Amino acid sequence: MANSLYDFGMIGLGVMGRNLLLNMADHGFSVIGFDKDAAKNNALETAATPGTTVKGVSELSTMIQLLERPRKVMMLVPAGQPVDDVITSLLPLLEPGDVVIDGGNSHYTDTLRRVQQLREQGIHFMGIGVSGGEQGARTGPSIMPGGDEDAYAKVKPMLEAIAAKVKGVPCVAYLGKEGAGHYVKMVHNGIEYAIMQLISESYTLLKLGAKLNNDQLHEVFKSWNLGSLQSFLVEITADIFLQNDDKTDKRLIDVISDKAGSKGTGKWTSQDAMELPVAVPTIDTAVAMRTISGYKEQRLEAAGIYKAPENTLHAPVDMWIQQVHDALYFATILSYAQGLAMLHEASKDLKMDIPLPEVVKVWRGGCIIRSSLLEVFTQAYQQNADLANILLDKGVAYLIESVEANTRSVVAQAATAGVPVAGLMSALSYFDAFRTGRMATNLIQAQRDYFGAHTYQRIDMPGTFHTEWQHNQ
Ligand SMILES: NC(=O)C1=CN([C@@H]2O[C@H](COP(=O)(O)OP(=O)(O)OC[C@H]3O[C@@H](n4cnc5c(N)ncnc54)[C@H](OP(=O)(O)O)[C@@H]3O)[C@@H](O)[C@H]2O)C=CC1
Ligand SMILES: O=C(CO)[C@H](O)[C@H](O)COP(=O)(O)O
Repeated sequence: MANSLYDFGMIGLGVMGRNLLLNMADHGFSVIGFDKDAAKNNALETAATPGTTVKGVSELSTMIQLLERPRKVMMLVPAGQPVDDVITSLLPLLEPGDVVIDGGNSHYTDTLRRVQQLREQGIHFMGIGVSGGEQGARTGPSIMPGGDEDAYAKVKPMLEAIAAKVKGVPCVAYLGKEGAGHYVKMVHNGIEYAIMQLISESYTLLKLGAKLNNDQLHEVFKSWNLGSLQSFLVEITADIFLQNDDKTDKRLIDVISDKAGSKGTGKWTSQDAMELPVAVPTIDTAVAMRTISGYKEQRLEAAGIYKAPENTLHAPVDMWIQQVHDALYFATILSYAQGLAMLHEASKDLKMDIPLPEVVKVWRGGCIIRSSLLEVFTQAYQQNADLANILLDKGVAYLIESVEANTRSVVAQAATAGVPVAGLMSALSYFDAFRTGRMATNLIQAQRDYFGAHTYQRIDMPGTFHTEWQHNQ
């Protein structure tokens, strides 16, 4: 490779950058990576498949000089200031027509700003969401590109080669203008938060209601993964229960602290949903539950003050497992429904032209929220590409109706027994509000007009009305 130029460059050779670059090399592309840390450059070259062309360098200018023109460079560095720092270092080294990709979890508004900034210099900037974690990056992630369509054409062959494949179709497609790729990835992560919360609630319900040990929990989740709940998150959950702790004779799950971390993409989804506005209460709840998990000391103090209700979860084991299965299935569909409805609204409101039929296809493989349900949603969007909410699809309605009664039963029993299942409850409440033709919000309108002359509309005639309410009679 002494006199040849490389097809693709990567900045940041951490978990994602290293593995994505090795994936590209395995598909016949010659690749070069830059990291300030020489050890990471060596690790990249050592991990390369024999016969592939992979180089690591410690100088950014060296990497840029060694790239085929127009240059195609991706960065996989932490979101925020590091992305701007990389852009500042890159700009003097690039030429008009070069393509710069941010493959990290950046906020889409930052991506919009960077698209403008680089456009002024004739450089294409693309925000591309990548999902699948370490393993996915190495063997086939789900890829969510947005931005300049001409720039996408330049990297499309490479992205299609490295993406996960479902029925031979690559899990990558052009997902809309400017910040659309990062917007779709943000909502993907919001749905990820919701489903993870729901699975953790199901775990509690199985432990308390059926007294399952870790081996039994493994068996239940393993069998669920063979049926309608088939998904990456259910699959890894089954594995987790079998992992032994290497420091004690316990299972690892039983010694992990219940304080849950987060890097912010779930919170962004909730914040942006409020801005639109679109209701995503199960995602909001999942974010809130991670926050409450951090109140460890207060929770321990409160546990000493408030007596827990008696554990009244005593259904026959097989029946309880089926009921919890159905509740998880119901609420998982509701989580996708909320996230997809948000994308539908954002696509119009933010003028990003996000093609929802393509989004659900891209999520079928490689990503953290991949599941057999994505096939159902793909069919729903084949019927109606502009579906505002997948709950309005007849096929989805049939699935919901089949598990609705068991969901109500589980939520009611959990409430009586004092088991925290806010994710399941929020999904059921969203559903009940969504399927209600006349909500009680007429009273809210009356109150607003009473105290603030905010006006209201009537059901029997057009127009806007205000009433001089008879105060405190
Ligand atoms: N891990 C995951 O499962 C997923 C992560 N992502 C996203 O991908 C991005 C990268 O994540 P990940 O690979 O896990 O992170 P890592 O921390 O493993 O790697 C980040 C890399 O960026 C480098 N870096 C940091 N700051 C700079 C800078 N200013 N200039 C140049 N290089 C810099 C680091 O180099 P050094 O350490 O030498 O400073 C490191 O090599 C993030 O946005 C993350 O949210 C997306 C999907 C999944
Ligand atoms: O993007 C991802 C997967 O698609 C990351 O794994 C995800 O961001 C993890 O988020 P958090 O640390 O907030 O749980």
